[in-house]
Amino acid sequence: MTEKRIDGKAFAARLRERIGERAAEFAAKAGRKPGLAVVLVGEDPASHVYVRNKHKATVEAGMESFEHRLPAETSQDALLDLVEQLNLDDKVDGILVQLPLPDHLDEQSVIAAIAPDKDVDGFHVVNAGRLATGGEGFVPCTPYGCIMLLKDRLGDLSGKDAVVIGRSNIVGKPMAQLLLNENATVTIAHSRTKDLPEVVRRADIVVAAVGRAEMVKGDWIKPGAVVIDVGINRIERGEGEKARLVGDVDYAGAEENASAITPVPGGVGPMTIAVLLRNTLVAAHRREGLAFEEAGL
Ligand SMILES: Nc1nc(=O)c2c([nH]1)NC[C@@H]1CN(c3ccc(C(=O)N[C@@H](CCC(=O)O)C(=O)O)cc3)C=[N+]21
Repeated sequence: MTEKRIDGKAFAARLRERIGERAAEFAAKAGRKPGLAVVLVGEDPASHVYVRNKHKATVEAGMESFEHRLPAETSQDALLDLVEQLNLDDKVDGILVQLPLPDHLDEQSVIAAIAPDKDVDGFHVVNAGRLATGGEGFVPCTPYGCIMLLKDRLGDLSGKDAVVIGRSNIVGKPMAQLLLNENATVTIAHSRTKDLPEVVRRADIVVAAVGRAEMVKGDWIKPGAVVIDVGINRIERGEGEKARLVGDVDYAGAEENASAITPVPGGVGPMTIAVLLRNTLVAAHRREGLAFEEAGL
């Protein structure tokens, strides 16, 4: 029998390896490596950890990583100037501006300044619109990674009852779009949803993306459902001790009922980075006018 625990870390490692092979093929044809630029403003420790992990994964996959670390007091104009410079740089296929930005910066206008064909996060309105209307764009990394894990376990998702808890632009909404594209019957639940436990109990697929530690309880899960936990909540421990990471789902409780469930850490998080590399590879092919073979990735 397959294990209940969905090993996102191992799945992502295999995916990154295949991406690495494709990146080498790209480099042989194009005479350059795919390039990803990551912009980090300020000193948020968690953001620094993510950016370091992204850099390492990018280089390991045979891609060029351009890191731009800017001080917390960077002005809106200076950040927009950097984005424009990256838009014009032919070696840069993908641009990621790490969120959240410091309070004095306007995230929406920074995202709007990224060229849509380099927006490997899939956050630009043009890419959100393409996802909603069926065009060729970039899909946000976390939801796409969740779809890959779901299809790996369930195969065809058509006709499945899916409940997405959370309606953010970066996870909940694109997650719902992707599930709809897979012909699932999709409910988006949120803080105003009436009787959330009852709504979740109907679901064959539960995607939790609310950012509240262990909010989804084990007895909300229908027997046999597949549970995808997008939450990464830091529970601080004592002085000098590392924070503990927990998801939005009570793992121990949910595992009893679920047929499959992602852990935190080691579930969705590593998939996000692997899909970022995938999107960068796609961007590189499109920008060079080379065909990208979807099969096998
Ligand atoms: N423009 C932008 N794009 C993003 O994709 C983006 C962002 N901003 N801001 C922050 C969030 C968060 N995010 C994660 C990526 C990997 C892990 C990951 O690999 N997590 C490990 C644990 C890492 C740890 O120990 O902290 C795991 O879940 O196993 C987590 C979170 C990307 N984000």
